Amino acid sequence: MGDRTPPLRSGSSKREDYIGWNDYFMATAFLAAKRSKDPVTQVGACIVNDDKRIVGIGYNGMPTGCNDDIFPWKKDNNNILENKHLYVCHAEMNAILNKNTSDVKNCTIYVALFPCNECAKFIIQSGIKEIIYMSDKHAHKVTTIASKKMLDAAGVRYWQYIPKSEKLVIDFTKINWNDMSQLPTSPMKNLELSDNE
Ligand SMILES: O=c1[nH]c(=O)n([C@H]2C[C@H](O)[C@@H](COP(=O)(O)O)O2)cc1CO
Ligand SMILES: [Zn+2]
Repeated sequence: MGDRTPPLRSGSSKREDYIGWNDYFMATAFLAAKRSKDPVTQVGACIVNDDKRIVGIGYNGMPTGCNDDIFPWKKDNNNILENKHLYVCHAEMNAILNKNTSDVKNCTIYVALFPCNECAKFIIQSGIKEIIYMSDKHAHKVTTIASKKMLDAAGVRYWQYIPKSEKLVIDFTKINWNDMSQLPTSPMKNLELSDNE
């Protein structure tokens, strides 16, 4: 019986170019990356639970209390102690530690870059079950190879995300446009009419 019931049709015409969930969460990770002070590589991560709720966001940065105007951002300094890699907290680690739920078990993490071996350990230990990443540009590095070795052993799924379009633009001024109200079929126009009736 249920199979023959025609799909419900609403009178409104829904906007069709809204972004999908994967674009939304990956874009959130990329937006977080914009907070990073790293002059070379900005990474963001966004953790999402089964209900499609964001439960953690992070980006790469110096640990709390370690002044990012004083700690080094260079990576080729002869003085080993003056290189950022010794200090920077990675985006994935920060996203996990920033969680706003008791745990992130069975969650999915959206990341700009494939997680390194240290982040893979955090991901595995926190119970995250899926990684959706944008770039695997360090695939040849031992840190990535070791990462995949651990993720495979632990049964954490990972796959590369191909976004629908290369760019997603946020225009803060758009909210002030009133094009919609000028369209004869726009919901705002309809609202005005029905208010007048
Ligand atoms: O998964 C990651 N997450 C993450 O936050 N990072 C950060 C650490 C550094 O601040 C920066 C990498 O620096 P660089 O590309 O200059 O080596 O990205 C790097 C990776 C990949 O190694
Ligand atoms: Zn890492």
